[in-house]
Amino acid sequence: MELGMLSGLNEMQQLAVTTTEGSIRVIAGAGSGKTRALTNRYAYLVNALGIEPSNLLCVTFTNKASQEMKRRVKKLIGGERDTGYISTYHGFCVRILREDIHHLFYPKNFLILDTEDQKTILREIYEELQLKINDSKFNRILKKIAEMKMDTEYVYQLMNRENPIDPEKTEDQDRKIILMYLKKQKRVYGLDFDDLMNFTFVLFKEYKKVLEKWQDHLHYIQVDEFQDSSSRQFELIRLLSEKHKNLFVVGDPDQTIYEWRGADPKFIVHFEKWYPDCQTIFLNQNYRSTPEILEIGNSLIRNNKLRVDKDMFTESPSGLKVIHYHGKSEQEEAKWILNQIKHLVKEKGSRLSQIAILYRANYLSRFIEQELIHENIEYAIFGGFKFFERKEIKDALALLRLLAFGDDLSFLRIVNTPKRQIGKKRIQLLREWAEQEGLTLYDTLKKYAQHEQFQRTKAQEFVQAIESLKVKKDEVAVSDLLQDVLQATGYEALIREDGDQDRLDNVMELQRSLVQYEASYGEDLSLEYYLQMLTLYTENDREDDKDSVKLMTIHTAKGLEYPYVFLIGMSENILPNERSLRDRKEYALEEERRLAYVAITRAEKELYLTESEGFTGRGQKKYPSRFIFELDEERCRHIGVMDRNLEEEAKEVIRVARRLQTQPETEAAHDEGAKVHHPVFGEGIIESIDEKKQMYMVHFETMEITRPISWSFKGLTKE
Ligand SMILES: Nc1ncnc2c1ncn2[C@@H]1O[C@H](COP(=O)(O)OP(=O)(O)OP(=O)(O)O)[C@@H](O)[C@H]1O
Ligand SMILES: [Mg+2]
Repeated sequence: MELGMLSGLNEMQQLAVTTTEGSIRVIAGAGSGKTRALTNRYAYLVNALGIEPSNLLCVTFTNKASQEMKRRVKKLIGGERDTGYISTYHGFCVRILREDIHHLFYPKNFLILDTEDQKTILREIYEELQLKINDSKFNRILKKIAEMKMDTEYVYQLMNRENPIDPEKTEDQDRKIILMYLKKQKRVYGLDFDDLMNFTFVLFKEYKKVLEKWQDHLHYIQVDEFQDSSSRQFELIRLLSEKHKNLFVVGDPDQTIYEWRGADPKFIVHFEKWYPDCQTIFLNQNYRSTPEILEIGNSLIRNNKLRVDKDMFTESPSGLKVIHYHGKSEQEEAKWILNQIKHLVKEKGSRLSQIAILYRANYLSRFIEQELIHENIEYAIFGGFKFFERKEIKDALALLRLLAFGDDLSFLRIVNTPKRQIGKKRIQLLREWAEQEGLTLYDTLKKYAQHEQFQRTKAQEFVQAIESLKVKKDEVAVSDLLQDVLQATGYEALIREDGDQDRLDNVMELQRSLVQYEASYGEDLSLEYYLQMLTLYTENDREDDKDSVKLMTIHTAKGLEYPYVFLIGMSENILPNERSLRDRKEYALEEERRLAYVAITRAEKELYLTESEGFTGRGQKKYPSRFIFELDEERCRHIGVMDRNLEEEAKEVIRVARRLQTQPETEAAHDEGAKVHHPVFGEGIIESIDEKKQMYMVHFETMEITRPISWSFKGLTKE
């Protein structure tokens, strides 16, 4: 039996699979079989060691990755086993909180808030304060809220019953909005993505017994894509693995692409700091790509200084050279790609789904999409296609959420769709009554549906429809419930009447995906759990089973592989992006190079790098990316005419940029706490020093401001 899990693995992978006790780290390049080893190790623990899947936590980076892993694991251990602990960090926090959040005085059916929900709450607050509503303000406040949530202090505030949050106490408007937000959030028992982590931490910190229970429970922990774990995520894993100390992590420091969101490769690179007894396993055979693609990737990533070189080899047969295409315009670039795709399909028998088009940022898909539409070629966008953000999908889910949680957010979303004569005035009335009686809006409506104020409305019908479904919500499948609620509330009739086929199709698609989800979930899926998991889904994770070309950003492509890959928009200021160049900081550029490396290493058989002349969205003239010039010339074929001048110009632009970038790092001339003088701001004190950005934070006393001042600014002198 053991052989089943070990066949198809090389010796080092087998070692990784069979070394089950203690802390183990696997460091290896792209396509070397890390994820495969991790998956098989899971099966080995279950089949050969008899470990229960519920004692085995396996953390993946995206929901998509966890679904894929579940599918593979099930093949190895049998379809009936529960694989619920193969999950993302956030997904696992939901598991924990569902079981134990009552300690924090929250119900287990808490609501998970996505960005849309957060904005709905803000909109309400702005209305109450009679402030003008605009999206950029929302984003600024949301950023502030996220900053506050870097710390867990606010969780204690939320839980404090004696001294509840009181927005009235503050004069500062932003602060007031934030406190109102927290209050409203609490009122619907809503947790956003940051809260999921924070609540889990507070739970563990305050209730040692709960922590011990989970530590006890998790005999083995495995983490994929470990190079992109943030310090909080690592902290969580460390806490959970403290008792049994069986921790297995795999990653590739060269593929760290989330530093901007707090990922820190030091946890894998210096793993032994935290786990002095750890074993390290290196995998050095690449199974994914042709030697040409592998070498192109290596030649690029070698330009990064902050890395350890890996010695990778492949036994795959030699393939085509990697192609660099240069077009005279974006249209030409798109046309060429389309021709290539048609060629792959016609001449090489490739299926569309074997082809991926990758790019640095979402907006870059547009020019290629136009051409795909023009040529009538099926395509799907991972990431940009925001299925779950569409109005009708949000409405349908709000109906389900109302059944499950009865929360105000969902209620407000659908109470008057279709029209039930419950407009602003009546909502205001409901709000007042709800406040007085300490009820939710829905419960208030239920209580007063017969009240004269609601006589000429359809309140009664609405409440009846919801109540009749609430009774059976635990008995019927969620997919059936969806159908019932859409009919009973007249929502389906509404979109049918509108004759909007797209919206109808979307709702049907939701229904279909639910049926699929139920089938793959195995046991009975509860409505509450489905809704909680769903909010965790990013748009990136939508399954797509049509035969279509896949378009996605490089970030989304992490961990995936495709026989044919096009990396488009390979221009300076796009990849590397403008900010990394403007920052003039080597580490920012290196993250861009790692992104290009991740993109390149997705390819199995053929790789195309394309770019074209013209201007970027910001009006800069486009030049081929410096990364093109860093590739191994022997493995590369250039197509398209780049006139000599352009090439020279490009090289000059890059030379200048590079000179700026490689200026020797300056040292901080002043220490923290030093008194300094600024020609404009006057006297100040250095509050802190940011080594990475090479900046001081200086507080200027007379002007009562704090400003970041660059180390290289010569005007800042000692007092
Ligand atoms: N020992 C092996 N023999 C044959 N094929 C293998 C072997 N190990 C892995 N593979 C195949 O090689 C490909 C790459 O494997 P995998 O996705 O596990 O790599 P990875 O190291 O996780 O890559 P990435 O860093 O991009 O996530 C997959 O198609 C996998 O099935
Ligand atoms: Mg992988």
